[in-house]
Amino acid sequence: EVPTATLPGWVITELPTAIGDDAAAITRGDHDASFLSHPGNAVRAVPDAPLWFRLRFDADWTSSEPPVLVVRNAGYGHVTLYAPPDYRAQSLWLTKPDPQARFSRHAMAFMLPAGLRADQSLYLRFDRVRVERKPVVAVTDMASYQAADLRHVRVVTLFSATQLTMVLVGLCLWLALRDRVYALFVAYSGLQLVYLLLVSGEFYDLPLGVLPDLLGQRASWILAMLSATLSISFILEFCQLPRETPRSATVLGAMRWPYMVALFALVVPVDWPARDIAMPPLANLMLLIGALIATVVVAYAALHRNRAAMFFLVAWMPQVVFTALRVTQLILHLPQPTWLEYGFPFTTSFSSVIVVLGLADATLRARRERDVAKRLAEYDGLTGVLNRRAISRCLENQFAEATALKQPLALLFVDLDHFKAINDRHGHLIGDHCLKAVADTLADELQDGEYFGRYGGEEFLAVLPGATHAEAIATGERLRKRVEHLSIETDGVRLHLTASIGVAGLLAGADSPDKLVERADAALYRAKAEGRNRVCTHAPLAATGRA
Ligand SMILES: Nc1nc2c(ncn2[C@@H]2O[C@H](COP(=O)(O)OP(=O)(O)OP(=O)(O)O)[C@@H](O)[C@H]2O)c(=O)[nH]1
Repeated sequence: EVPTATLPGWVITELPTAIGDDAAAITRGDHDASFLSHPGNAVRAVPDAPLWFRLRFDADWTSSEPPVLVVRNAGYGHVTLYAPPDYRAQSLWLTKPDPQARFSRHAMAFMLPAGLRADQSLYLRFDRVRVERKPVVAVTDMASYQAADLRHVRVVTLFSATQLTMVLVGLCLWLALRDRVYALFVAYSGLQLVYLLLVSGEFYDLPLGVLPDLLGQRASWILAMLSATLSISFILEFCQLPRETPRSATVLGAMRWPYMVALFALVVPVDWPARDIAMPPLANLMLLIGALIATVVVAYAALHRNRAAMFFLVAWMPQVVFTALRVTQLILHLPQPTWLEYGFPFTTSFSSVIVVLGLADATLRARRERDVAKRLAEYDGLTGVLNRRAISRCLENQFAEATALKQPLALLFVDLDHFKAINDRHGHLIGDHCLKAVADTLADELQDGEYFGRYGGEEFLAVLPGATHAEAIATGERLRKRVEHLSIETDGVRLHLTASIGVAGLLAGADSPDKLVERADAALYRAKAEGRNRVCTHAPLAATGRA
């Protein structure tokens, strides 16, 4: 707030509109007698009718700091000051680019001459000042004004920078992940940022500052409607409402229509004075209703354990509360306290931070689900070793590499002996336990770079890249012995198993992974036929000694 406490008193008087608008005559003092006393320092404003005020101090200005005349809440109004000694017109707009700006856009501030005397008048002409805004005129000294202005700039910078950071984070996530939900976040939060800068006035001094000026006061309403429409699309997508709570999603989705109708009414290039008067309260009311519906819908989804909805609720609640307070203040034409003024940028940037956290949380969950799905797709649910598809793919890859590099490759086909008897005697659960124990043991016995998987039932494959015939047989023997010496204790029963193993290696000429499996299977058949609990190689291979 602009400090006024230590200043001399001053009197503001208003010129009846009937006197006219002749600036030269008024500032010469011709109509000084017609100025009527004015209660308080709030300016009565009528759209499109210029109003004249006269200001006088009740004592000379003695401070070495020059006085500053501050006009706040003039919105899109245009204020012109005529001050001594020359009564030259000095105009200020908050909502137009100002290349000579000396202060922030927090208020219109005019520097007055340092030695202003009590008998000198100041004249102020207000143009297009909106009634419900209640512009406030104050006088302060330069040092106090600059200190207050700097505080304001710090606050606006902090909130805008936070919002900008969140928009950039969203943009990076969108570029990396290409998910529509990030694009919607960037769109609505980016528009909120522009809106923040527009209502604080700072946007007008940015490179594109002339653009909103072309649309006048409609610019901020267009932004608000567009951002509200996109934020509903974002909520629907982020909380996955159409899937989780379809009926309330339809209700919330329908709220976008009135916003779009309002948007259309705002952008049609027709001069329609009623629109400028009707739009602020109407748009405020629509935004409030939309915010309340969104809150109810998201709260309902959160009650149904929708995690994204919980995040959004936390992000959204402070903003809804402040929007409600701000709209109430505007509708009741109350003055705006400082905490309410900064409540909007604070809750907006707070909301963006929480939503970005929610987006990160959703990304993390999606990654975990993908990892679980990948595990389920590649690993056998019972034994935890590679499943048939994964070990077959692994064999294909190793086969292609070995063929290309002309290196050996061996395959072991492992099958437990008389496993049916274990199941029949001890039951399927104990059978399962045995399968897991054997798979753990064999996978543990193999070395890095060797692959082990369950081919089906009680059959396993081991892929041994680079293994020669002798090495493959030695590995097969090791595996066979590990199974033979394995003592599985379950439910008080101690079980011993054996395994038969078939060994096959690459053959020169036309070969394939399937043929390799076939040969390993044939070798396994031999091992079974020759009495089980043994390692056999495929016949031609045994003869040539290759693997
Ligand atoms: N517990 C359990 N048993 C399984 C599973 N998959 C296959 N089996 C059983 O494994 C047994 C395989 O039996 P067979 O193919 O007749 O062979 P075997 O009894 O091991 O005899 P040989 O292989 O000739 O030594 C069947 O009883 C299947 O029900 C499984 O996931 N869990």
